[in-house]
Amino acid sequence: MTHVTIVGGGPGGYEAALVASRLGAEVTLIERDGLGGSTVLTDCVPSKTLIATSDLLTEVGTSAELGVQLPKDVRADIAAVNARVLTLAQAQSDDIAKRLTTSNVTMIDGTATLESAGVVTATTADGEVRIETDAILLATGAHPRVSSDAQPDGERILTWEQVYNLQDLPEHMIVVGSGVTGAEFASAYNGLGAAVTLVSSRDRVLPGEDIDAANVIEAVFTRRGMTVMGNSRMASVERTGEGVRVTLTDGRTVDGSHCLLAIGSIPNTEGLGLEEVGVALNEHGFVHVDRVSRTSVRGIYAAGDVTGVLMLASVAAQQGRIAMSHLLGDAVHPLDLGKVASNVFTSPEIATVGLSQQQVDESDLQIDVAMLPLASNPRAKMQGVHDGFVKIFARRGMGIVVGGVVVAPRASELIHALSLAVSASLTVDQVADAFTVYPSLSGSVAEAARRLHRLG
Ligand SMILES: Cc1cc2nc3c(=O)[nH]c(=O)nc-3n(C[C@H](O)[C@H](O)[C@H](O)COP(=O)(O)OP(=O)(O)OC[C@H]3O[C@@H](n4cnc5c(N)ncnc54)[C@H](O)[C@@H]3O)c2cc1C
Ligand SMILES: NC(=O)c1ccc[n+]([C@@H]2O[C@H](COP(=O)([O-])OP(=O)(O)OC[C@H]3O[C@@H](n4cnc5c(N)ncnc54)[C@H](O)[C@@H]3O)[C@@H](O)[C@H]2O)c1
Repeated sequence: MTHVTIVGGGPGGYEAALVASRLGAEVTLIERDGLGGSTVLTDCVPSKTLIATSDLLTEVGTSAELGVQLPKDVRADIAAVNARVLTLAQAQSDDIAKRLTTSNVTMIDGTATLESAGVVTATTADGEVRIETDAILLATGAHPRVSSDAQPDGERILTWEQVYNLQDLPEHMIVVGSGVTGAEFASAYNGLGAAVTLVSSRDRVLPGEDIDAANVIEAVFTRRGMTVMGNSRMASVERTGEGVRVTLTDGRTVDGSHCLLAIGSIPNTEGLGLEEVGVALNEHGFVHVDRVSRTSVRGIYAAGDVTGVLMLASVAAQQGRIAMSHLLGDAVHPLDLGKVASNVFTSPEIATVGLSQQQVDESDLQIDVAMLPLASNPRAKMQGVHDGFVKIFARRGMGIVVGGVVVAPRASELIHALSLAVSASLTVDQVADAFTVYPSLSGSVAEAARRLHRLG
């Protein structure tokens, strides 16, 4: 029986453990902080739970338009919200532990180091455990990047892992970094009723996202009272008695009550023994892998954020599953990033799948694009939804759908039709021909597809 040792219990690690066990391997999983990893305990699950409350309050804010008068001081009890966030995260971690137990995975609560490609050591509360193994999967994730001039104190200068200890809503949250993490937290605290300043080093928010989508989000942020500072790079953050001061590289300062650092992630490679074993890192310090998750050392695989491939829970899980299928001789489909669906949980959300506008603009492919604002959608009007659009990219000729963007409330759900189209290489006509409910926001997905119909 093949023995595989998995380091890290996030989606990259635990999904791999479940697949490996199903394929007949003996599986040991070493995790130092808690099953579910950062995904469940500090990153994805907690932030989306916080955003659920923020979304509710944002919706309440539109009640007058729909004819409902609510008291002006409807607000969240942050201590209760954060307690709920942490309880839900722990419950999900416990569920994962149960699934792994049922699948006969041996779990070790400890910190792993590689001795060689065939030996892993786990340092636990009871001492060291030496594990001889046939293969290793590294799924150690990443941690928040901080700067020596902006040291988190867990009280007012915070990483995204620390915000759930707050007992009160920050009066004025300064979010540094306008990538997906920064934009989501800026949106969340704005929705919860805090004053928010978003410090963006680039000329626009969400530099990695569809430019039309980012423009909608920036316009909504500004309309809802957020201060968005473009071309503004944080140099330092310091405590000022009852608040914080962020100093920018051009000397300007911003004062607030709290500061959240969302300036990227660092892969968890330190102390793993990778250099000694010969596992190659890329120029950004991530573990180099191929499309079936192999590292430079035979028998050692890697999955998830530690590889820096596309830092999403879904991609981490897929890389982990692919690694185990490859190791254990099951059919392998190499990772295909061209079909990944993802979502930015701002209000409204931005969901994307397949080719992006930037890839379309830079490629030689002949692509037709249709973009339809939601404002003309009957359901959107009924629900008081004013912002958002549906965009579809299709190959000229056959009309095969190769990508799409939806900006809307719950875009994460609406994108599935386009994700299915991209995954199954459906044509715009097939998407347009499928019935949609009247009235519904998904009617705009079909209508955008219809606009790409060409006379045969
Ligand atoms: C704020 C935020 C929100 C996000 N929201 C989403 C989202 O909505 N959707 C989405 O798809 N993605 C989201 N992401 C990205 C997603 O969280 C990551 O892509 C995902 O966590 C990667 O999973 P992983 O298994 O690689 O690592 P992790 O989930 O980080 O797990 C790695 C685990 O390895 C453990 N570990 C590390 N070193 C060792 C060692 N030496 N020994 C033992 N254990 C070790 C760590 O303790 C950790 O538990 C978000 C990220 C952030 C920062
Ligand atoms: N909903 C989701 O799926 C979700 C949510 C959060 C994060 N993630 C993933 O995690 C990964 C990391 O995203 P992220 O937003 O944490 O990091 P990021 O690296 O994408 O963004 C960090 C931003 O901070 C800026 N920055 C760095 N130093 C700065 C400074 N001194 N002053 C001002 N700005 C500064 C950078 O220019 C960059 O735009 C992404 O791949 C993302 O997709 C996904």
